[in-house]
Amino acid sequence: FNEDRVVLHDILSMTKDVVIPRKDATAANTYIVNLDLPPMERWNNVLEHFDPTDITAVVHALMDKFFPSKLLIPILEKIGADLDHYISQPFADELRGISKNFGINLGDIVLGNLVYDISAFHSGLSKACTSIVTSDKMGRLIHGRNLDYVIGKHLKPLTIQVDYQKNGKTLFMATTYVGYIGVITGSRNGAFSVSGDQRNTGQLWENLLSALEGSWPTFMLQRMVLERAKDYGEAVTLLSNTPTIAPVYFIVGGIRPGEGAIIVKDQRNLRNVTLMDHRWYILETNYDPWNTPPKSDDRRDAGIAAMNKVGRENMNSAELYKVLSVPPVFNANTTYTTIMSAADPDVYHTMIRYDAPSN
Ligand SMILES: CCCCCCCCCCCCCCCC(=O)NCCO
Repeated sequence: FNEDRVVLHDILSMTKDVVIPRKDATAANTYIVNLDLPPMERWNNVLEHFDPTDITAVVHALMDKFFPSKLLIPILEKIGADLDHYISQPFADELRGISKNFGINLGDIVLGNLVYDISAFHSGLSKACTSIVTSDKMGRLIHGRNLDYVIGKHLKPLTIQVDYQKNGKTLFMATTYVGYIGVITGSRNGAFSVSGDQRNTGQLWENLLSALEGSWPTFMLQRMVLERAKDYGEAVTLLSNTPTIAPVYFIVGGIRPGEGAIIVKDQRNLRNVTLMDHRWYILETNYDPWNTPPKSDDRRDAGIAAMNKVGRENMNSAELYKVLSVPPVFNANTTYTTIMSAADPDVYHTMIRYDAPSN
Protein backbone atom coordinates (compact mmCIF):
# COMPACT_ATOMS: atom_id res chain seq x y z
CA PHE A 1 0.00 0.00 0.00
CA ASN A 2 2.78 2.42 0.90
CA GLU A 3 4.59 1.67 -2.34
CA ASP A 4 1.38 2.36 -4.28
CA ARG A 5 1.07 5.69 -2.52
CA VAL A 6 4.62 6.67 -3.44
CA VAL A 7 4.00 5.77 -7.10
CA LEU A 8 0.71 7.71 -7.13
CA HIS A 9 2.42 10.72 -5.59
CA ASP A 10 5.13 10.63 -8.27
CA ILE A 11 2.57 10.39 -11.08
CA LEU A 12 0.52 13.27 -9.64
CA SER A 13 3.67 15.40 -9.30
CA MET A 14 4.39 14.92 -12.98
CA THR A 15 0.86 15.96 -13.96
CA LYS A 16 0.91 19.73 -14.35
CA ASP A 17 -2.76 20.33 -13.37
CA VAL A 18 -2.58 18.53 -10.06
CA VAL A 19 -1.20 20.46 -7.12
CA ILE A 20 0.05 18.37 -4.21
CA PRO A 21 -1.03 20.20 -1.04
CA ARG A 22 1.96 21.36 1.01
CA LYS A 23 2.01 22.71 4.54
CA ASP A 24 2.38 26.46 4.98
CA ALA A 25 5.21 28.27 6.69
CA THR A 26 4.18 29.24 10.24
CA ALA A 27 5.23 32.25 12.32
CA ALA A 28 7.35 31.20 15.31
CA ASN A 29 6.00 32.03 18.79
CA THR A 30 7.96 34.38 21.06
CA TYR A 31 8.90 33.59 24.69
CA ILE A 32 10.53 35.91 27.22
CA VAL A 33 13.77 34.87 28.94
CA ASN A 34 14.39 37.15 31.92
CA LEU A 35 18.15 37.60 32.35
CA ASP A 36 17.56 39.04 35.85
CA LEU A 37 16.41 35.63 37.10
CA PRO A 38 18.94 33.13 38.53
CA PRO A 39 20.33 31.10 35.59
CA MET A 40 18.79 27.85 36.90
CA GLU A 41 15.29 29.36 36.53
CA ARG A 42 15.60 31.36 33.31
CA TRP A 43 14.26 28.80 30.89
CA ASN A 44 11.28 27.54 32.96
CA ASN A 45 9.02 30.04 31.21
CA VAL A 46 9.88 28.44 27.86
CA LEU A 47 10.27 24.75 28.67
CA GLU A 48 6.92 24.48 30.48
CA HIS A 49 5.19 24.86 27.09
CA PHE A 50 7.00 21.89 25.54
CA ASP A 51 7.37 18.16 26.03
CA PRO A 52 10.90 17.42 27.38
CA THR A 53 10.93 14.08 25.57
CA ASP A 54 10.90 16.00 22.26
CA ILE A 55 14.20 17.62 23.26
CA THR A 56 15.77 14.28 24.20
CA ALA A 57 14.53 12.87 20.87
CA VAL A 58 16.32 15.70 18.99
CA VAL A 59 19.61 15.05 20.78
CA HIS A 60 19.44 11.31 20.13
CA ALA A 61 18.54 11.88 16.48
CA LEU A 62 21.53 14.23 16.14
CA MET A 63 23.84 11.72 17.82
CA ASP A 64 22.55 8.99 15.50
CA LYS A 65 23.34 11.23 12.55
CA PHE A 66 26.83 12.30 13.62
CA PHE A 67 27.91 9.34 15.80
CA PRO A 68 26.08 6.29 14.42
CA SER A 69 27.67 3.92 16.94
CA LYS A 70 25.07 3.56 19.72
CA LEU A 71 27.86 2.55 22.11
CA LEU A 72 29.19 6.09 21.98
CA ILE A 73 26.01 7.77 23.24
CA PRO A 74 26.35 6.88 26.98
CA ILE A 75 30.06 7.84 26.83
CA LEU A 76 29.25 11.19 25.20
CA GLU A 77 26.45 11.76 27.73
CA LYS A 78 28.93 11.15 30.57
CA ILE A 79 31.40 13.62 29.07
CA GLY A 80 28.56 16.11 28.57
CA ALA A 81 27.53 15.91 32.23
CA ASP A 82 31.02 17.10 33.21
CA LEU A 83 30.10 20.48 31.79
CA ASP A 84 32.07 22.90 33.97
CA HIS A 85 35.27 22.01 32.11
CA TYR A 86 34.15 23.62 28.88
CA ILE A 87 31.07 25.76 29.56
CA SER A 88 31.31 28.97 31.58
CA GLN A 89 28.64 30.65 33.71
CA PRO A 90 25.81 31.53 33.41
CA PHE A 91 25.46 28.98 30.60
CA ALA A 92 26.46 25.95 32.72
CA ASP A 93 23.77 26.73 35.31
CA GLU A 94 21.14 27.47 32.66
CA LEU A 95 21.75 23.96 31.30
CA ARG A 96 21.64 22.48 34.83
CA GLY A 97 18.34 24.27 35.43
CA ILE A 98 16.79 22.89 32.24
CA SER A 99 18.00 19.39 33.16
CA LYS A 100 16.87 19.52 36.81
CA ASN A 101 13.54 21.30 36.35
CA PHE A 102 12.37 19.25 33.38
CA GLY A 103 13.96 15.86 34.01
CA ILE A 104 16.21 15.89 30.94
CA ASN A 105 19.52 13.97 31.21
CA LEU A 106 22.23 16.61 31.82
CA GLY A 107 24.61 14.93 29.37
CA ASP A 108 21.93 15.05 26.67
CA ILE A 109 21.16 18.73 27.10
CA VAL A 110 24.88 19.59 27.11
CA LEU A 111 25.57 17.48 24.02
CA GLY A 112 22.65 19.10 22.21
CA ASN A 113 24.17 22.47 22.96
CA LEU A 114 27.64 21.43 21.79
CA VAL A 115 26.58 19.55 18.67
CA TYR A 116 27.83 22.31 16.34
CA ASP A 117 31.22 22.39 18.06
CA ILE A 118 31.75 18.65 17.72
CA SER A 119 30.45 18.39 14.15
CA ALA A 120 31.86 21.46 12.34
CA PHE A 121 35.15 20.38 10.78
CA HIS A 122 36.30 19.16 7.37
CA SER A 123 33.93 16.32 6.52
CA GLY A 124 31.72 15.09 3.74
CA LEU A 125 28.57 15.87 5.73
CA SER A 126 25.93 17.92 3.94
CA LYS A 127 25.84 21.62 4.61
CA ALA A 128 23.46 24.43 3.85
CA CYS A 129 22.58 27.81 5.33
CA THR A 130 22.40 31.28 3.82
CA SER A 131 22.84 34.70 5.47
CA ILE A 132 22.40 38.06 3.72
CA VAL A 133 22.86 41.62 4.95
CA THR A 134 21.35 44.12 2.52
CA SER A 135 20.44 47.76 2.35
CA ASP A 136 17.11 48.91 0.99
CA LYS A 137 16.47 51.98 -1.17
CA MET A 138 16.66 54.25 1.89
CA GLY A 139 19.95 52.76 3.06
CA ARG A 140 18.31 50.87 5.95
CA LEU A 141 20.03 47.54 6.67
CA ILE A 142 18.02 44.31 6.70
CA HIS A 143 19.50 40.95 7.67
CA GLY A 144 17.97 37.66 6.57
CA ARG A 145 18.96 34.07 7.12
CA ASN A 146 17.90 30.53 6.37
CA LEU A 147 18.83 28.02 9.04
CA ASP A 148 19.27 24.72 7.26
CA TYR A 149 20.02 21.68 9.34
CA VAL A 150 19.58 17.93 9.39
CA ILE A 151 16.59 16.41 11.23
CA GLY A 152 14.39 19.40 10.36
CA LYS A 153 11.27 17.39 11.13
CA HIS A 154 12.33 17.27 14.81
CA LEU A 155 13.64 20.85 14.90
CA LYS A 156 10.76 22.73 13.27
CA PRO A 157 8.23 22.14 16.10
CA LEU A 158 10.89 23.35 18.58
CA THR A 159 11.66 26.61 16.71
CA ILE A 160 10.94 29.73 18.78
CA GLN A 161 11.81 33.41 19.02
CA VAL A 162 13.29 34.49 22.36
CA ASP A 163 12.92 37.99 23.76
CA TYR A 164 15.91 38.28 26.12
CA GLN A 165 15.01 40.93 28.69
CA LYS A 166 16.84 42.89 31.39
CA ASN A 167 15.07 45.27 33.77
CA GLY A 168 11.80 44.41 32.02
CA LYS A 169 13.09 45.62 28.64
CA THR A 170 14.20 43.76 25.53
CA LEU A 171 17.99 43.54 25.33
CA PHE A 172 18.04 41.44 22.17
CA MET A 173 15.88 39.06 20.13
CA ALA A 174 16.97 35.61 19.00
CA THR A 175 15.66 32.59 17.15
CA THR A 176 16.51 29.18 18.53
CA TYR A 177 15.33 25.63 19.12
CA VAL A 178 13.83 24.91 22.56
CA GLY A 179 16.67 23.71 24.83
CA TYR A 180 19.41 25.36 22.73
CA ILE A 181 20.68 28.29 24.84
CA GLY A 182 23.32 29.58 22.42
CA VAL A 183 22.28 32.06 19.74
CA ILE A 184 22.66 31.22 16.04
CA THR A 185 20.45 34.13 14.90
CA GLY A 186 19.85 37.36 16.82
CA SER A 187 19.50 41.12 16.83
CA ARG A 188 20.26 43.77 19.42
CA ASN A 189 18.06 46.80 19.02
CA GLY A 190 19.75 49.92 17.73
CA ALA A 191 23.10 48.13 17.57
CA PHE A 192 23.67 45.06 15.35
CA SER A 193 22.27 41.76 14.07
CA VAL A 194 24.24 38.53 13.71
CA SER A 195 23.85 35.07 12.22
CA GLY A 196 26.20 32.08 12.15
CA ASP A 197 26.76 29.77 9.19
CA GLN A 198 28.58 26.46 9.46
CA ARG A 199 32.21 26.35 8.27
CA ASN A 200 33.57 22.85 7.80
CA THR A 201 37.35 23.22 7.84
CA GLY A 202 40.20 21.69 9.83
CA GLN A 203 40.07 18.44 11.76
CA LEU A 204 38.03 17.26 14.74
CA TRP A 205 41.16 17.14 16.90
CA GLU A 206 41.57 20.89 16.34
CA ASN A 207 38.09 21.47 17.79
CA LEU A 208 38.94 19.25 20.77
CA LEU A 209 42.25 21.03 21.35
CA SER A 210 40.51 24.38 21.10
CA ALA A 211 37.92 23.23 23.69
CA LEU A 212 40.70 22.08 26.03
CA GLU A 213 42.36 25.50 25.68
CA GLY A 214 39.16 27.09 26.97
CA SER A 215 37.77 28.51 23.70
CA TRP A 216 34.11 29.46 23.55
CA PRO A 217 31.37 27.12 22.34
CA THR A 218 30.68 28.94 19.07
CA PHE A 219 27.08 30.01 19.53
CA MET A 220 27.43 30.77 23.25
CA LEU A 221 29.97 33.36 22.06
CA GLN A 222 27.35 34.82 19.73
CA ARG A 223 24.93 35.08 22.65
CA MET A 224 27.58 36.64 24.91
CA VAL A 225 28.30 39.25 22.22
CA LEU A 226 24.59 40.08 21.87
CA GLU A 227 24.46 40.57 25.66
CA ARG A 228 27.60 42.67 25.96
CA ALA A 229 28.50 44.51 22.75
CA LYS A 230 26.95 47.97 22.63
CA ASP A 231 27.34 48.56 18.88
CA TYR A 232 28.30 47.03 15.53
CA GLY A 233 32.03 47.84 15.88
CA GLU A 234 32.30 46.22 19.30
CA ALA A 235 30.40 43.15 18.05
CA VAL A 236 32.73 42.71 15.04
CA THR A 237 35.81 43.08 17.27
CA LEU A 238 34.58 40.58 19.88
CA LEU A 239 33.39 38.01 17.32
CA SER A 240 36.65 38.32 15.36
CA ASN A 241 39.06 38.09 18.26
CA THR A 242 37.52 35.59 20.66
CA PRO A 243 38.67 31.98 20.10
CA THR A 244 35.88 29.51 19.35
CA ILE A 245 35.86 25.71 19.58
CA ALA A 246 34.74 25.31 15.96
CA PRO A 247 35.33 27.19 12.71
CA VAL A 248 32.41 29.41 11.68
CA TYR A 249 31.18 32.29 9.51
CA PHE A 250 29.70 35.13 11.57
CA ILE A 251 27.61 37.49 9.45
CA VAL A 252 27.05 40.86 11.14
CA GLY A 253 24.81 43.79 10.17
CA GLY A 254 24.77 47.20 11.80
CA ILE A 255 22.48 50.22 11.67
CA ARG A 256 24.42 52.57 9.37
CA PRO A 257 25.11 52.29 5.63
CA GLY A 258 28.09 50.05 4.93
CA GLU A 259 27.93 48.30 8.34
CA GLY A 260 28.07 44.67 7.30
CA ALA A 261 30.74 42.00 7.74
CA ILE A 262 31.45 38.36 7.02
CA ILE A 263 33.87 37.13 9.66
CA VAL A 264 35.64 33.90 8.72
CA LYS A 265 37.00 32.02 11.73
CA ASP A 266 39.25 29.00 12.10
CA GLN A 267 38.99 26.92 15.27
CA ARG A 268 40.96 29.39 17.30
CA ASN A 269 41.98 32.28 15.08
CA LEU A 270 40.45 34.86 12.82
CA ARG A 271 40.98 33.92 9.18
CA ASN A 272 39.49 36.86 7.28
CA VAL A 273 36.93 39.68 7.45
CA THR A 274 35.01 40.91 4.37
CA LEU A 275 33.38 44.28 4.92
CA MET A 276 30.26 45.50 3.14
CA ASP A 277 31.55 49.08 2.63
CA HIS A 278 30.05 50.44 -0.62
CA ARG A 279 28.33 47.26 -1.72
CA TRP A 280 24.56 47.12 -1.28
CA TYR A 281 24.59 43.55 0.10
CA ILE A 282 26.82 40.77 1.33
CA LEU A 283 25.89 37.09 1.16
CA GLU A 284 27.43 34.03 2.80
CA THR A 285 26.55 30.35 2.56
CA ASN A 286 29.03 27.73 3.78
CA TYR A 287 32.12 28.43 1.67
CA ASP A 288 35.05 30.81 2.07
CA PRO A 289 34.33 34.05 0.15
CA TRP A 290 37.60 33.73 -1.81
CA ASN A 291 36.79 30.18 -3.05
CA THR A 292 34.37 29.13 -5.78
CA PRO A 293 31.47 27.13 -4.31
CA PRO A 294 31.17 23.53 -5.56
CA LYS A 295 28.81 22.99 -8.52
CA SER A 296 26.95 20.41 -6.39
CA ASP A 297 25.95 23.07 -3.83
CA ASP A 298 26.06 26.53 -5.38
CA ARG A 299 23.59 28.44 -3.23
CA ARG A 300 25.88 31.48 -3.44
CA ASP A 301 25.36 32.18 -7.15
CA ALA A 302 21.64 31.33 -6.89
CA GLY A 303 21.33 33.84 -4.03
CA ILE A 304 23.32 36.50 -5.87
CA ALA A 305 21.16 36.07 -8.99
CA ALA A 306 17.97 36.38 -6.91
CA MET A 307 19.27 39.50 -5.11
CA ASN A 308 20.32 41.19 -8.36
CA LYS A 309 16.97 40.39 -9.95
CA VAL A 310 15.18 42.27 -7.13
CA GLY A 311 17.70 45.14 -7.14
CA ARG A 312 18.48 47.64 -4.42
CA GLU A 313 15.62 49.99 -5.38
CA ASN A 314 13.01 47.30 -4.69
CA MET A 315 14.64 45.60 -1.71
CA ASN A 316 12.63 45.31 1.50
CA SER A 317 11.84 42.62 4.13
CA ALA A 318 9.24 40.89 1.95
CA GLU A 319 11.59 40.77 -1.05
CA LEU A 320 14.44 39.45 1.09
CA TYR A 321 12.12 36.68 2.33
CA LYS A 322 11.36 35.84 -1.31
CA VAL A 323 15.10 35.66 -2.13
CA LEU A 324 15.50 33.24 0.78
CA SER A 325 12.65 31.18 -0.69
CA VAL A 326 14.33 30.55 -4.06
CA PRO A 327 15.69 26.97 -4.45
CA PRO A 328 18.37 25.85 -3.75
CA VAL A 329 18.85 28.70 -1.23
CA PHE A 330 15.56 27.33 0.12
CA ASN A 331 15.94 23.57 0.32
CA ALA A 332 14.84 20.37 2.05
CA ASN A 333 16.93 21.18 5.13
CA THR A 334 15.59 24.71 5.67
CA THR A 335 14.05 24.79 9.15
CA TYR A 336 13.38 28.52 9.48
CA THR A 337 13.84 31.91 7.83
CA THR A 338 14.43 34.99 9.99
CA ILE A 339 14.28 38.58 8.74
CA MET A 340 15.64 41.21 11.15
CA SER A 341 16.93 44.77 11.26
CA ALA A 342 18.87 46.16 14.21
CA ALA A 343 17.61 49.60 13.21
CA ASP A 344 13.95 48.59 13.53
CA PRO A 345 12.78 46.00 16.11
CA ASP A 346 9.41 45.58 14.36
CA VAL A 347 11.13 43.85 11.44
CA TYR A 348 12.16 40.80 13.53
CA HIS A 349 10.20 37.87 12.20
CA THR A 350 10.79 34.12 11.98
CA MET A 351 8.85 31.75 9.75
CA ILE A 352 9.13 28.02 10.40
CA ARG A 353 9.51 26.49 6.93
CA TYR A 354 6.95 23.71 6.92
CA ASP A 355 6.70 24.64 3.23
CA ALA A 356 10.29 23.50 2.48
CA PRO A 357 10.72 21.31 -0.60
CA SER A 358 10.97 17.63 0.29
CA ASN A 359 14.06 15.53 -0.37
C1 LIG B 1 19.15 20.38 23.52
C2 LIG B 1 19.06 21.21 22.31
C3 LIG B 1 18.28 20.61 21.22
C4 LIG B 1 18.41 21.32 19.93
C5 LIG B 1 19.73 21.05 19.26
C6 LIG B 1 19.80 21.77 17.96
C7 LIG B 1 21.17 21.91 17.48
C8 LIG B 1 21.23 22.82 16.32
C9 LIG B 1 22.60 23.23 15.95
C10 LIG B 1 22.52 24.11 14.76
C11 LIG B 1 23.83 24.56 14.26
C12 LIG B 1 23.59 25.48 13.09
C13 LIG B 1 24.77 25.76 12.27
C14 LIG B 1 24.56 26.88 11.31
C15 LIG B 1 23.62 26.57 10.19
C16 LIG B 1 24.31 26.02 8.99
O1 LIG B 1 25.24 26.55 8.41
N1 LIG B 1 23.87 24.84 8.62
C17 LIG B 1 24.53 24.08 7.65
C18 LIG B 1 24.99 22.79 8.24
O2 LIG B 1 24.06 21.78 8.01
